[in-house]
Amino acid sequence: MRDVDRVTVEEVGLQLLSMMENAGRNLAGQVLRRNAENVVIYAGNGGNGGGGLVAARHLSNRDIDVSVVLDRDSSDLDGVAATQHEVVDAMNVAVTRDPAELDAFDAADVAVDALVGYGLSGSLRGEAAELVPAVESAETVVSLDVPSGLDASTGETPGPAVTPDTVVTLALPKTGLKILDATIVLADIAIPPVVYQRLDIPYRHPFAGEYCVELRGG
Ligand SMILES: NC(=O)C1=CN([C@@H]2O[C@H](COP(=O)(O)OP(=O)(O)OC[C@H]3O[C@@H](n4cnc5c(N)ncnc54)[C@H](O)[C@@H]3O)[C@@H](O)[C@H]2O)[C@@H](O)CC1
Ligand SMILES: [K+]
Repeated sequence: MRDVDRVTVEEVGLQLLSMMENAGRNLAGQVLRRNAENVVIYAGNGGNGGGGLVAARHLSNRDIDVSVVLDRDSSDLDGVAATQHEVVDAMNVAVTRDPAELDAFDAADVAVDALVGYGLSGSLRGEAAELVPAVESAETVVSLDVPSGLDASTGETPGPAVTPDTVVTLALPKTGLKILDATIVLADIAIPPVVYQRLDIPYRHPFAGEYCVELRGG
């Protein structure tokens, strides 16, 4: 997946922010399907957190009561996560580090887990690890790409990890998801077939007339 992302950006010229927009919009679409009224997005400082923040924007645009919990101070975000945070902040979406501060916390019917994706290194640590119980306290937990704390390749959880009801995984299903009981939804982030050809990955798109397809029920 890292190679797919690299070839898409460096050789084909599709920007990371475009793929992230597709990721976050598809994620928001999956949340909207659950008729959620009150959503808390847990976001970290990488591509995964950036996708979560895009979803926060789309949900807020649809009048969903959405709040964001970050695993660090917003001034410590950088790159794409900082860019996406700037937008939701300008929209007056509530952003905090402490879920207990949120009026909406107890009422959250969906928690979106966008703390860490395939960039996990070692055991989930620090504030991201401490937020796992808060994420899991929501009625429904939707993880972006892979559950935070789970190794995307092996499925191993060397430390704390989120146990989601649904995973919205991007472009290709990650091998580590095989061990989960969760519903797995594959979302199209608009990677062109030429990328898979260049990497010798046999690929035929599975999306038919949709942008998301359920690969496996929970
Ligand atoms: N790279 C791409 O082209 C795209 C990536 N996307 C998303 O971005 C993710 C990959 O992005 P990144 O490579 O930035 O990585 P991630 O966002 O998966 O992870 C990096 C973040 O996790 C933290 N982290 C890593 N190990 C940790 C640990 N053990 N404990 C606590 N925090 C830890 C890092 O400090 C950093 O904040 C994918 O899973 C996917 O969700 C999508 O947004 C769209 C396109
Ligand atoms: K995640």
